[in-house]
Amino acid sequence: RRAFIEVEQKFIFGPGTAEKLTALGATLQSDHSFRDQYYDALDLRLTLADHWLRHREGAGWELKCPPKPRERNGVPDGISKSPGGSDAPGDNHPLQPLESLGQTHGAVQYLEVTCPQEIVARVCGLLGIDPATVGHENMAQAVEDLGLKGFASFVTRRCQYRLGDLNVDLDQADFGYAVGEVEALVKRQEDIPTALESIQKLGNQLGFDEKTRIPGKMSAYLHQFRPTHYEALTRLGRLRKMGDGVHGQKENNV
Ligand SMILES: Cc1ncc(C[n+]2csc(CCOP(=O)(O)OP(=O)(O)OP(=O)(O)O)c2C)c(N)n1
Ligand SMILES: [Mg+2]
Repeated sequence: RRAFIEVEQKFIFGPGTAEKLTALGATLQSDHSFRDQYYDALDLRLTLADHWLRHREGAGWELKCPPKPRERNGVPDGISKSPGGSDAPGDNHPLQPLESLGQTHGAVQYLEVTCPQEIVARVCGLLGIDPATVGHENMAQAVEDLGLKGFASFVTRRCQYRLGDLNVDLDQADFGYAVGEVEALVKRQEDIPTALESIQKLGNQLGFDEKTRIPGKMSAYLHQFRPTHYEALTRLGRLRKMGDGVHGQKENNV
């Protein structure tokens, strides 16, 4: 299937969230648990480039990529430096880097790629490897051939609700972190503003505002089990920091 753009906003949920959702007309789609395993090179090249390669029990392989080119040594891609090293005003084509969207919204966007050939091609691009030299029929084999190692593995119990075009996931991770997310999957960039609007509207109805910036499970997991990896990613802004004024909640009844 073609890559989707996932637009999502995370939030803290509590005992009343499920009732609020049902009262708004949301329907419970599923209540099940699954294990996610995430992979990276030993030098963390994928996650440092904000690319997240995952195998999900019951769903298979997926690569989450930033939909816009990321900055390279502090200069957003597409902005060429004049020979003098300073940016000549004429050749600036300012891109809308993802982060500036993050300033007005707590929502983030990622490209979700599930086609094995495209996953291998993108990962090889980051590793400087010719994709033609790597098979993609068997992703587990390709991951091994590329020298990628698992760096995170955890089980999520997810209650998934559907409300119009939005999914609402209420997640409880097996390492004691709970986080909700309102998510829209869109095919085209031009559908993003509408998705953001409906996420913001539902957020207000659920009692959080669009500037809410809650860390995801991965932030909590790495903070707890992989502090060096966590430090490297938060320093680059690839992951939200734990503990800057957010909850340290332990359990949530959904
Ligand atoms: C708010 C925020 N979240 C994640 C990241 C980095 N990141 C991007 S993808 C990614 C991998 C995990 O994505 P996430 O949506 O947190 O997990 P999950 O909800 O289980 O996946 P889903 O079921 O939605 O497919 C990360 C850490 C970030 N920079 N900012
Ligand atoms: Mg998510």
